[in-house]
Amino acid sequence: MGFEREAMQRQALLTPDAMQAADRRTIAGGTPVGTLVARAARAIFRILRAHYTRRPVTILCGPGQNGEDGLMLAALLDEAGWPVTLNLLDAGVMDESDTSSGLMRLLSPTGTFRPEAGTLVVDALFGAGLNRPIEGEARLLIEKLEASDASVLAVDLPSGIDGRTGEVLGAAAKADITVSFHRAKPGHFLGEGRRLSGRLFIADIGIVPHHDDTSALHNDPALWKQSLAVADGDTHKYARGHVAVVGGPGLKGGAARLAARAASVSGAGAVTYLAPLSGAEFAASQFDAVMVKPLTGPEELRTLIDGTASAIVIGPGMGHGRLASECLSAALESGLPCVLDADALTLYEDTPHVLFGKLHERCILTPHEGEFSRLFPGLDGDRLSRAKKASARAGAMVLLKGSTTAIAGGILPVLNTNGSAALATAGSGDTLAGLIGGFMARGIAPEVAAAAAAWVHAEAAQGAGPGFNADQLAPRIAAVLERLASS
Ligand SMILES: NC(=O)C1=CN([C@@H]2O[C@H](COP(=O)(O)OP(=O)(O)OC[C@H]3O[C@@H](n4cnc5c(N)ncnc54)[C@H](OP(=O)(O)O)[C@@H]3O)[C@@H](O)[C@H]2O)[C@@H](O)CC1
Ligand SMILES: [K+]
Repeated sequence: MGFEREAMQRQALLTPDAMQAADRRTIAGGTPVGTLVARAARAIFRILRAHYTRRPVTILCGPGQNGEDGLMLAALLDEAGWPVTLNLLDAGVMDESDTSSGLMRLLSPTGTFRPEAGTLVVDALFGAGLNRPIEGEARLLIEKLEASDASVLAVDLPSGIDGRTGEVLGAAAKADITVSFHRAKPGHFLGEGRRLSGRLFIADIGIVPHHDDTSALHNDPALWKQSLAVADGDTHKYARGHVAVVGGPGLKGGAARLAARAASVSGAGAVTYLAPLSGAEFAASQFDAVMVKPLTGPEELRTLIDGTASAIVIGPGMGHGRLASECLSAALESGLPCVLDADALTLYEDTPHVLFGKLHERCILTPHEGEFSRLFPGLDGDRLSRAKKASARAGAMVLLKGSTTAIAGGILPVLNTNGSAALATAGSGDTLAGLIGGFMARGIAPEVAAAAAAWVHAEAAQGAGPGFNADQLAPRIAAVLERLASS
């Protein structure tokens, strides 16, 4: 089972170009552009009033339709008795109806813009139509805004953020709230865009959806919750999936044990931890629910593969020796779903093409930034496009970890955005690898397993206090899965 179809439409991320195509399609379908602008302004008005008490509002309007949203909002706020000041970058944005509606009296020269604490500034300078770095007068306004203590509400995107990549073009001011339309844009979650967008609201303004528009999916349980349901009734442990976790020698075993613990709470029926004797003996003293087998060569792993293993997690704490590379080859030759993390990614960092030659479509590589840049040198751009290029190069799925995690190689790339600083802790990535392996062992498709695990893993760290560490993740993952199952 793949992602849930209807949810895919709702969770679509649209680049500004795709958004403009959707806009044109909707207009061609009979909705006048003025109606869309009016709906957009009413949506902003509603969200603005829900979050701010009446206070002075300055609206910065740019030369395009983003500015028109701002003008229309000015009229609504003015009518509702809010004190509004309008700063226009280009007076040409006003047409006859604006001048006759009395908006003229709200105008103030841009040179007088002095954002103050306790006031609200609406940033409607540029949105989807931004096509070059911001300079001159517009940049001055944004820099003043960025340096101020005023509250900021951005229309569509903080002006200066590239909606496709999240990159800052010239300058951009941090918004407390961003109101965008129809669907979120990748730039709301990538690069600086995530921090600068603040709290994101997406308003429905009656744009006609079309699957061709989707460039990526915004991860959400709606996409895969059904796939996580555990079958009721007659079953036995191996039918529910059996994860083989390949660990390393004695003192390095912690990472793989964390992976095994995560696999064991994933809903899979069984987990076997394989490690050289020193690591296996210690692991046996640590585990109750996880089976432990000593590893003297790749044969023990092959026996498990020929037996009941249904997925393999390999790399955390594994080391770089001959045994490690033989086990990695055995794992990949098996054709079983396979998660490669940590040492499995660095074993071949000098000859990545050798590794890529062994991978298949049920392999998921889970690098952090450092591992990624060593395994995929020379890839630049935003996180999403780098993950896509890496996946194409490797011929496998790539999950690039970070506060926004990008997953590429499935039917559509996925951005996971519920990550927090709590996850930046030793052992967190090993836990994620184990959870993905557990889901794949259950027969869940790789792209679904990767997306579900990224979300569940990040959700398990929500609300974590300063004493949080990766040892606490597995029980918290179990609790998240229980909540999902009963919701
Ligand atoms: N899509 C929808 O369904 C709906 C969209 N809606 C709204 O429309 C917005 C998109 O409108 P848009 O296409 O007019 O683009 P927008 O962001 O206003 O900017 C274009 C203008 O800026 C200029 N310009 C660009 N870069 C510049 C720079 N660096 N420095 C200086 N100038 C620069 C560019 O000039 P040019 O390149 O032609 O010289 C052009 O004049 C979208 O964000 C949303 O708010 C809603 O109304 C609801 C329905
Ligand atoms: K804007």
